[in-house]
Amino acid sequence: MAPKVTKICCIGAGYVGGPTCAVIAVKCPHIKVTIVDLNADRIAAWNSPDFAVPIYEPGLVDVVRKARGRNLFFSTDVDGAIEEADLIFVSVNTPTKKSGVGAGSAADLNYVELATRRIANVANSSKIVVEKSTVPCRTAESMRTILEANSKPNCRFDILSNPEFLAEGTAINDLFSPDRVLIGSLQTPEGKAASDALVEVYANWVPTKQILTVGLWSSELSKLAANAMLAQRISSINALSAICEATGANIDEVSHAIGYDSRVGPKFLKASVGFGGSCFQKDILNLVYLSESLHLPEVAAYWRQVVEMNEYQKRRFSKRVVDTLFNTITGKKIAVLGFAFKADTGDTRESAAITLIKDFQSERALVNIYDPQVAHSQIWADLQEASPQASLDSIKKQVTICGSALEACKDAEAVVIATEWKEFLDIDWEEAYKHMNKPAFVFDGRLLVDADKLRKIGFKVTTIGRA
Ligand SMILES: NC(=O)c1ccc[n+]([C@@H]2O[C@H](COP(=O)([O-])OP(=O)(O)OC[C@H]3O[C@@H](n4cnc5c(N)ncnc54)[C@H](O)[C@@H]3O)[C@@H](O)[C@H]2O)c1
Ligand SMILES: O=c1ccn([C@@H]2O[C@H](COP(=O)(O)OP(=O)(O)O[C@H]3O[C@H](CO)[C@@H](O)[C@H](O)[C@H]3O)[C@@H](O)[C@H]2O)c(=O)[nH]1
Repeated sequence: MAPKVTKICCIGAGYVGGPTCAVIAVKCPHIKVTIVDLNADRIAAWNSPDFAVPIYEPGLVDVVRKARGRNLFFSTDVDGAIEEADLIFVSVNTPTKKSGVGAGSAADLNYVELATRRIANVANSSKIVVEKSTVPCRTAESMRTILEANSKPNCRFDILSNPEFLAEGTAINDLFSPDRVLIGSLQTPEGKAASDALVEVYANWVPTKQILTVGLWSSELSKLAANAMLAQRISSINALSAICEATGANIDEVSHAIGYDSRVGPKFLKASVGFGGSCFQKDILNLVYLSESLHLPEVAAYWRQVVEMNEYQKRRFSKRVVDTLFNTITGKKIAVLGFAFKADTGDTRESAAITLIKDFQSERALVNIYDPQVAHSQIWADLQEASPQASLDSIKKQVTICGSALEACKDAEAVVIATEWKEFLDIDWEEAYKHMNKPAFVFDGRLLVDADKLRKIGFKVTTIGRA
């Protein structure tokens, strides 16, 4: 029989742990959910009296408001929450390794291992441990070995894989109405009983036909594969955008025509300045590393090309800006609109804007940045990380963060749209044009603005995927 889940602990109060477990708390008022993190500032923000939660995500505050203090708690008491829980989500970060074996492609599993060891050391009763983080195939086996080697007598641990598919910016809707929930378990009676217990939690709001139960390794691999295939679509359409620019075909028309085939479908075919975010590149590189470790070099090369095409797309875009501005942007002011990796998030991890700005800096341009959500401190931290050899003072001589799009455009030679924020559609472009140096250029990296309308004002407009 499936054990009954009454208390959940989530280790990691980040972009995934926070929203995912807040939604579980709202949908399962009979379950006590405690989200813990070692980062005291993050927990303080989740607990702030005015609901100034640490991540920007539409609809998230309403969810937290409904359940916080009722059956949803945020705490730094990791041990206490582990001890009382019957099910524990491990939702910690799994970034790409920066040094050592597999540097640059393998996942850094240090945080997962530390969380697993903590569970083993603290637990005095049996637990279901759920991998929520995105991990390489067969990580559950390492977790089981660690747990079993360190557990107290009479404690058994069942490990499940339950990868998360939410996308930032639409996380709450994705969690309320997921396309599917994936649960992987060992195909033993105990493994299946643990899986049933988690199915019962999700069944409080997700139709059971959308809850897929599979083997552990399939579940772990499906998460990497899903991201790789989504990113592959973007790299494919971006590769085609280069052909469009050289031939006079229009990438929007091409995507529309391709996506009309029901076998292909219309989503994720929007050409852009390149995909960003904390997941796509990391998870594909993880798949590349896995393929190499399995002595499958052709498979590894196939997936690596998706990331290489993305790098090419970003480089190509920066070069087009320089080429169009008469082969030099030295001393010229460029307004970069958008710094987040996509609209409706304040997350900047792997944002294409960072690469573009670094390229503009190395051409000795002056850069004005405006983003409606990203904290200024985050922008400075990202630019500093992108150019570790430069001091923050020297970066600040070249870069200014502005309070509005119009302010960023003032005295600029060119506007670069790096993120598809809706508010950029409502910019008073006549006003922007008035205060820019002439000729005034717009580079639309997101196929966002009406190029013809801007041309009528006087702008010279360059759009991804158009000649
Ligand atoms: N961001 C997304 O949209 C998304 C979507 C699906 C899956 N994922 C995956 O989910 C995982 C988490 O991603 P994220 O974006 O939420 O990361 P994040 O960096 O926002 O959050 C992770 C949190 O875990 C905390 N942490 C690390 N080790 C800990 C420990 N031992 N004890 C307690 N807390 C600890 C960190 O302090 C941090 O706050 C990653 O594996 C990621 O690939 C992310
Ligand atoms: O047609 C498209 C769609 C997206 N993008 C870009 O691709 C990146 C990623 O976008 P998106 O997938 O919407 O956001 P993420 O939050 O990174 O979500 C992805 O990564 C998550 C973490 O693993 C998964 O859970 C999600 O299912 C998966 O969509 C962003 O830079 C987008 O601007 C495009 O350029 N063109």
